[in-house]
Amino acid sequence: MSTTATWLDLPADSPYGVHNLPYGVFTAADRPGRRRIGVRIGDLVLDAGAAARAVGAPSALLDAESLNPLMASGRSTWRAVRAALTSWLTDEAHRDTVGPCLLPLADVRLHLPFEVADYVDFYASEHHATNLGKIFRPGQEPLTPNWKHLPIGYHGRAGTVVVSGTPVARPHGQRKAPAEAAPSFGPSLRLDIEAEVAFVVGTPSGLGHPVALDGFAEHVFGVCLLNDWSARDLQAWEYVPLGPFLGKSFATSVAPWVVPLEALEHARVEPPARDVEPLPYLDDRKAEPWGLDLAMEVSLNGHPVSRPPFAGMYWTAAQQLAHLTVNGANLRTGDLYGSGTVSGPEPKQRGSLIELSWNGTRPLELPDGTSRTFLEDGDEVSITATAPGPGGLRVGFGEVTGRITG
Ligand SMILES: O=C(O)/C=C/C(=O)CC(=O)CC(=O)O
Ligand SMILES: [Ca+2]
Ligand SMILES: [Mg+2]
Repeated sequence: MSTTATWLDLPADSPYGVHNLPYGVFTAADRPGRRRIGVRIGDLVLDAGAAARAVGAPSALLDAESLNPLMASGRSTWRAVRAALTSWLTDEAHRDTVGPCLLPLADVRLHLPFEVADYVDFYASEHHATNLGKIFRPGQEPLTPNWKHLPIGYHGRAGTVVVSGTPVARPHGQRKAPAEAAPSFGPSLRLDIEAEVAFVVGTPSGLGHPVALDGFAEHVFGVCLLNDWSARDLQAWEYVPLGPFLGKSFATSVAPWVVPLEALEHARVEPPARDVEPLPYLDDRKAEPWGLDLAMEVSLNGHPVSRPPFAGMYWTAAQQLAHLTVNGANLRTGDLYGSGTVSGPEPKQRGSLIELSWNGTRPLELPDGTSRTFLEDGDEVSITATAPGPGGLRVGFGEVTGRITG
């Protein structure tokens, strides 16, 4: 089967062709109270449950109000459902039955596509970790001694994960600059972003049963973009010794589209060379490579400010999952884990404003004549990405946006 042939009138180079088929959840005016599973194709959304019923296929997993039942169904079902969707959108015989199940993307409202179980955030870019080490811990070795031995992470707040487009209220909290005698309370004055890629767990695992490196594709359903909003002034005062807490837990935004892992076969690359030999449970030198070549772009008020390259991340998502479960912690459907801020080696590849403005000392000049160190009320941040697909096509990830309200 050709990877591009569809009876739909799509641009040949669409990043949302049948090679992608990301999943989301939407409502539309005809049934505003009913959330439905949607599959993006070009600038249309396929009402997947309606399409299944129209062709007489089993529809229970696609008729749900979130992706969780489909995500829980396991890899062989994910493959079968994806194959069915592909045939509905490519086989001319389905045009008349499936065609009426397509809605313009502009006419639907997109929602958080799955119920988030646990949320974990890692710290896997060596460039980001080195930059933050220099900024937060001047005079010390930027990378902590454990950094190249284990993927560092922290447990975040699942209940404040919101879908793209949700306004982000500036958090209030305690902050104390080193030169100040006592903490003060008020709105964060150093509100920041973190451009990340996130992994969505489908298949659960049992308590006491670690998931090895080669279990990654059995358990991870798909990938979405994530912005880990961060209040740097709250964070700097609170984080010793237990790590990020209120400085990051007020909101984490995710894109409305979950790209199936199966759509990313052409994006897989060898991870960068590691200079420290990992312990066996993290040693992926003989395993299937799970580096992913996503090209990300961060825009502030419509102006591109950074292009972080995901392929250079030191720790892969497979290593992160192995580490997350090596102590026997089980996985639940809907577990979400962020890669950590994606920063490349070049200044214009940094995934946070604290790096781009070097802790506020070098303001970014925007083409609209304004400049920024950290976010101002009314600012809108958007993160997009594409990855290599089959036949020179790109796989699109949609976007994760958010506007700061005071
Ligand atoms: O180095 C620190 O103390 C803090 C680092 C971060 O804030 C980054 C974080 O949340 C993990 C990441 O996104 O890479
Ligand atoms: Ca983060
Ligand atoms: Mg966050």
